[in-house]
Amino acid sequence: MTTTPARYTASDTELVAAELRQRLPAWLVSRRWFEGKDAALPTVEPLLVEELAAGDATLLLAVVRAGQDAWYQLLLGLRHDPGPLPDELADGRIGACADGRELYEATADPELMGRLLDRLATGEPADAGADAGSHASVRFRRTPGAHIPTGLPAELSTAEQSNTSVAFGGRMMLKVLRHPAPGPNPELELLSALGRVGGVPSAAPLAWIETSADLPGGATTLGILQEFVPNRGDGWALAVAEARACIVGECESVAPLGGFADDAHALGQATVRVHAALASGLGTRELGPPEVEELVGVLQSRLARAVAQVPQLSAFERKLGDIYRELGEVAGRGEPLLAQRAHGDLHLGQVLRADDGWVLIDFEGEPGRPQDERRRMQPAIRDVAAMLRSFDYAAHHALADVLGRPPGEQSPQDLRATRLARRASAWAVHGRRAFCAGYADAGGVNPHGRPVLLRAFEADKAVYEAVYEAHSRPAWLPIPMAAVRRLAGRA
Ligand SMILES: Nc1ncnc2c1ncn2[C@@H]1O[C@H](COP(=O)(O)OP(=O)(O)O)[C@@H](O)[C@H]1O
Ligand SMILES: O=P(O)(O)O[C@H]1O[C@H](CO)[C@@H](O[C@H]2O[C@H](CO)[C@@H](O)[C@H](O)[C@H]2O)[C@H](O)[C@H]1O
Repeated sequence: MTTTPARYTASDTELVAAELRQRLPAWLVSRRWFEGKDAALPTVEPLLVEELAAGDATLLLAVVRAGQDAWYQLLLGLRHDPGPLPDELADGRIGACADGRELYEATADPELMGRLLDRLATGEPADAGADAGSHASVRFRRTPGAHIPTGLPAELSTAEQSNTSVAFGGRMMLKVLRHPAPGPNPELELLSALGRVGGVPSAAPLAWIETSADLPGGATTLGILQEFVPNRGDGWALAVAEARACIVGECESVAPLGGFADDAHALGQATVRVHAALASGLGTRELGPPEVEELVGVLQSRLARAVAQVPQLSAFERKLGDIYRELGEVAGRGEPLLAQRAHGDLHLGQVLRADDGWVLIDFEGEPGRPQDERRRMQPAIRDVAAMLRSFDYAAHHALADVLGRPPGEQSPQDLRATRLARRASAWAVHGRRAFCAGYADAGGVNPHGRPVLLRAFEADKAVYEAVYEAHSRPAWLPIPMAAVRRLAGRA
């Protein structure tokens, strides 16, 4: 990323920029969404600071560069009233400014989030053209025809996530993108396309925040307001509970195989509806031999990068390479290989159980990949492979919970653990089959009819997961490593 001179728009913003330079390094590293926790404290350079609303408390938006090339977005509050911050804001406190006012992260401030909602509700319709409205650096855009009620209570989400979300009265959800990247945002692109096609199990995008004035690389999406999907929980929580019941032998249906099979089938159906809508809204392309070769090259280079980060993968590098080469050999035979825009990081945590079925969320793609890579057209079976991996994850997580120890290999001497591990595997196999059956029953290509593709994309996903776990949750690393071993064994 190139360096741009910082630009601020008023005197409060200059004060805040100076405070950010000084105070943000230590504060940033304490945030869940900060990515460089292992390195030394970063230097912080504000790239954009703009006031969005003034009053007793002021709301500002900032984008800062931390270290060499990582960007982070902050919504900031500046309180004029004296005294300590209320409890709910204290966790986001950045510090007292030179003039005594308190500077803090504002996503937990219902009052300021309410004012942000007002700005979203009065944004320019997206079809009014890029230069419509004010010449401020930060622009508010609305999906044409979207109704955005205001005055709803704002509540910071406590979900484990890579961004930060604020719910408004259980009707709308604003995702504040913590790592803004220049260029079209994949989630906004895909949700908008799905909204245009209509009748798809996804949340409609209502409005968004963007900037183009100060950051290199053109328009940059900073936040997305979407419909809130009332739900009974995400697929992960439901699947793990069902897997656990089967492992301990309390399955309501045929133990140890039942539990979640109907849900998995419905999930396959919801997934193919989303794939069909993305194909009709954003097109498909047949991959010719050079593109298939390029795809194999991408898989190989991802593997090489992953091995450099997770040395345990090196023992499987040759076999995994064979799996990718096999994809190159068979991809052109028989049915053509179609590429299209897809979810990109589909897993059980990305689906919500609404009253009328599953709804897919979080279309941003894999957070660990550059944005242009996430926006590529790719075989949709990649999402299927990712979801199949998730059944394996849910089973292993539930097994570890039942055994009361972190996921890992079972000793063959431990007969109880071995028996429970078999049940966990059987549950995962059953769920995976039901998901694929649902996908095929609703008009998708039967994933089991393309085993070589499925294996290659499952292997790629397991390798990605190994890197993700090594960095984020080392105790979970055995889950993807067991999959890598199993898949390599079949090469
Ligand atoms: N449209 C929505 N309606 C209701 N809840 C949602 C919606 N979108 C996200 N959520 C909730 O917020 C959590 C985080 O959202 P997600 O899009 O996965 O964020 P991130 O990209 O930061 O990981 C989800 O796990 C889900 O519980
Ligand atoms: O949800 P995110 O977009 O932040 O995705 C990242 O984190 C996920 C974990 O929260 C990670 O998913 C992996 O763990 C899940 C269980 O926690 C499991 O259901 C998935 O199958 C597994 O890939 C995801 O890979 C990562 O990109």
